[in-house]
Amino acid sequence: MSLNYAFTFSLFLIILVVLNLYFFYTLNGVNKKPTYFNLPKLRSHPLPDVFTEIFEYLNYLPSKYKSRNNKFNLIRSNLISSFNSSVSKNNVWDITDNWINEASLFPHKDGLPGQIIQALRQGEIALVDNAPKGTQLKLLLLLKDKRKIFFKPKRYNLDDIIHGTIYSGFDRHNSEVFAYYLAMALNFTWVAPAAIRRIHVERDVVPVATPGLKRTMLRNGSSLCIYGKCFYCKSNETVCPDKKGELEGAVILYLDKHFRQYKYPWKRSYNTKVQMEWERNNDFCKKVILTLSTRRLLNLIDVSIFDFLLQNGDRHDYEVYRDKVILLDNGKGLGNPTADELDILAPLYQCCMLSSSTWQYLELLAGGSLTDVIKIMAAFQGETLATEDHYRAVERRLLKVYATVQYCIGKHGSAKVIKLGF
Ligand SMILES: Nc1ncnc2c1ncn2[C@@H]1O[C@H](COP(=O)(O)OP(=O)(O)OP(=O)(O)O)[C@@H](O)[C@H]1O
Ligand SMILES: [Mn+2]
Repeated sequence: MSLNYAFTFSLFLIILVVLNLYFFYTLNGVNKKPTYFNLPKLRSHPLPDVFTEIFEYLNYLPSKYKSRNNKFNLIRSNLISSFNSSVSKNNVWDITDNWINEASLFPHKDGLPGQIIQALRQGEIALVDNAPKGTQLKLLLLLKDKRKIFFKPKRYNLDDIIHGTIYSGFDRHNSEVFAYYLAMALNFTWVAPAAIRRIHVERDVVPVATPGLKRTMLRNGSSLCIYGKCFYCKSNETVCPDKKGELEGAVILYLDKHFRQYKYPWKRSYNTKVQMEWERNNDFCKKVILTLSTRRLLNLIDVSIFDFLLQNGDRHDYEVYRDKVILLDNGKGLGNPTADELDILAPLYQCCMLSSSTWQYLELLAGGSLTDVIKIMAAFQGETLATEDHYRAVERRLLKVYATVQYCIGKHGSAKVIKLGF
């Protein structure tokens, strides 16, 4: 009996050892995963259910959102004629200065946008200084006619892809300019005109540079480079002129008016380990609604659509002038044409409301009309603002905006989602 017991016990021990060995073997195997076993990189947070639902709507999107709408033709020709002006009238800045209009922050019709762009690109520079506002390197140009302009220098080529978080990298100068045209095409007229401009460092900058700017310039071989003055400015992160001695950048009309700044409720934490409340709580909008007027909230939802199309995930503060949000600081868009970070649309899918005028307008832009008109408007300046991949990405994202609105309508009904009178 005791022999039998000893035998059973040793068998049990052997099985235990074998099991242990097997366990450790499989544990090791996890680390020795063969390289061909290529799992997609996991997101730091699981995909929210709302994304899955929106993708369902995307799969069954009505065909009208994939074809052009003839009603857009008139808007299209008005936009084209607004930008098709090769001459700049002398008084364009007078008109701009005295512009008081409920429909737009700056003149946006009758060829005036084209003339403003010409004046931004060609106006003679009287003074160049650092613009220490904000975290990114930018210059302040003062034109001979006293016009103030922000200059955000080119840091990347159009086909460079920014990896990392949605807010990674330097500002993209082309994103600022693309954003202006995108806003015009969307009829979001509370935006500052922006254009591509090349300035010759030795000829246009040095003779009129302030002493402060000169102190933030470094000679690198035969080039005179600038590192500027800003929160993130470092002397080893200069911008240098190209072979022609020119610096390319975005020139953005400076709004020399008093405006108020607010925190964007859906701002990010800028720390991948810290989640903001809006990222955890899909009912976040119920809280926001208590603090903002419907008009302001609808305005911010428009901004989120604009940001999503551009993939600007860096909206942290927003400026308000005459009670409307100004689309300023759009340089963090167009970083990666394969990315569609849907959470930029959180204001839309968490609040599930949209102004009826925005919705009507968005529906007109379907089927390629949006990027088609942006390309035409930009072509008047002979500038390419983005690669074809980026243009295609904007169209793909527009379908996702339609799907998100359909998701909201499916959940709450059109009457609750589409806000009439706004
Ligand atoms: N066109 C403009 N006219 C007047 N003020 C402007 C204009 N553009 C930006 N500003 C002001 O300057 C501030 C800094 O500009 P901007 O946000 O573009 O720079 P940034 O370096 O990207 O800053 P941040 O890192 O904070 O985003 C803005 O918050 C705004 O108050
Ligand atoms: Mn910024």
